[in-house]
Amino acid sequence: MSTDSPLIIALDFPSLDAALCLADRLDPSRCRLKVGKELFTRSGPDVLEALHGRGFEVFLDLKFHDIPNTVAGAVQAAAEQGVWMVNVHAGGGRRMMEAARERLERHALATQLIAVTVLTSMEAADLAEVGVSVSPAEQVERLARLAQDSGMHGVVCSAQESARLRELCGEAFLKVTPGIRPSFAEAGDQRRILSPAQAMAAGSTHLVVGRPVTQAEDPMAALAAIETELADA
Ligand SMILES: O=c1ccn([C@@H]2O[C@H](COP(=O)(O)O)[C@@H](O)[C@H]2O)c(=O)[nH]1
Repeated sequence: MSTDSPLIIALDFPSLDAALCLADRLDPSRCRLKVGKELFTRSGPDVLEALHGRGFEVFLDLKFHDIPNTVAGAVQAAAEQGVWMVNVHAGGGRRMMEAARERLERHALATQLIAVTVLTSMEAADLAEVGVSVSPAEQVERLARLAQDSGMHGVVCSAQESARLRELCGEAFLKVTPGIRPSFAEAGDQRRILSPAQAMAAGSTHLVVGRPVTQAEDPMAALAAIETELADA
């Protein structure tokens, strides 16, 4: 089932059972689901089959980063399992991203392919330690331009950068933004955060929300509160 909702709920759980327990309380007309490294490493492709069987569109967030041939093969494998979206690290460079996009096109696979710019858990000091001396915003711009030139459908960035990327890359270029924190949630390890309403106003096309929903005492009430915030904005 396809949905108009911008919400993507991150199923960061240590077992397939725990992930499906939450998925069974969610409605595929109200959100998409994200499967990341922890859950996929535990459950493998079974989780994709289970979520697709329940009618959800799935973002497989494995952030591939390797030589072009390896990443192209991994992206093809993900797309052939029917995922709605998959991602690579923009830091893997132009040839890697182009190889991934070309592989999807060669096999007529319609999966959305996006590139991670700068992780939302990183701030300027973290970038400096890995040898990047510009601000997160500048590095995101650089990588988003490269990702667009390399044929990506969009990027993962923080919502703090969405407005600038809307100007730079256009409305249609996807801005998938984790680091979403409603007023009732803690930042945790995230650094570049915005609320759901602020993120949409800034031009995010999709909002990735994990712990504020999955770790809430009442996950359904937390999701409903986010939907109300978006509807009222
Ligand atoms: O830059 C990035 C890229 C990916 N993520 C992922 O999004 C969710 C966010 O979860 P929260 O619990 O809402 O913080 C998580 O799966 C990350 O792996 C990200 O946060 N930042």
